[in-house]
Amino acid sequence: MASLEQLAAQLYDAGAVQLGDIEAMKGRRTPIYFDLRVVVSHPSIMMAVVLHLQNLADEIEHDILCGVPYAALPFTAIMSVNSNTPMIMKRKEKKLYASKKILEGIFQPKQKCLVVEDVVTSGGSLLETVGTLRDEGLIVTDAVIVLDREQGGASILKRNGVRVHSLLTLGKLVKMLRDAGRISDETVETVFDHIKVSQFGVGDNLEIAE
Ligand SMILES: O=C(O)c1cc(=O)[nH]c(=O)n1[C@@H]1O[C@H](COP(=O)(O)O)[C@@H](O)[C@H]1O
Repeated sequence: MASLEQLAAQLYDAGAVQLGDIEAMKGRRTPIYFDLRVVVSHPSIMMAVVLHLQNLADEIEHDILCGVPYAALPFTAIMSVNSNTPMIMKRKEKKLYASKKILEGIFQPKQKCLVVEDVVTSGGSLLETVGTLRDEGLIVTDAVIVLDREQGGASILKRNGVRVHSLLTLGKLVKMLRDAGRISDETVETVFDHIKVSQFGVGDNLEIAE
């Protein structure tokens, strides 16, 4: 299996790391954007990401998997098949006809559901999925993710009862890319400055209603 350092360089070479003044979700600006959607075009990188996520998942007790739509869905599907663990899928919007479901797949209340996500910035996307899963009676205490951008999302999730287990943090990723000769010291510094000044926390209203 590729080491995390090798995987970081492979992701960079596949175009998963964009540098510049980039618009992220909700109009946020960032000097670095990690786009895991490109991985569907690189099966060997896909498999490496999945094997690393699976290593994290193996340490966490769970009955069922759920990926946050859409980027995490291919990873979750492969983890499900590899580990023979059923998965469910959350729809972005509730189906308005036939079953009218928000979750696709079979599950039972009180089953332990492990959430899979690509990137956590504020934690908002992951929290939304956790809220839906809990509303449907599932128990959610942990999430495995590829990248924690270290902007406060993991603490917000912890406050909402979700432990985040990440393959990479943004700080580690940029250092690995610098050591692999992909990015400059200056870019590493810019990213660290960005992390410092772009924190989410109390006041950002990222809580699940009781
Ligand atoms: O918009 C982002 O902050 C973001 C940054 C990044 O480097 N990569 C990335 O994929 N994102 C998107 O932001 C989401 C996570 O942001 P939060 O919901 O704030 O945690 C991810 O699911 C992506 O849609």
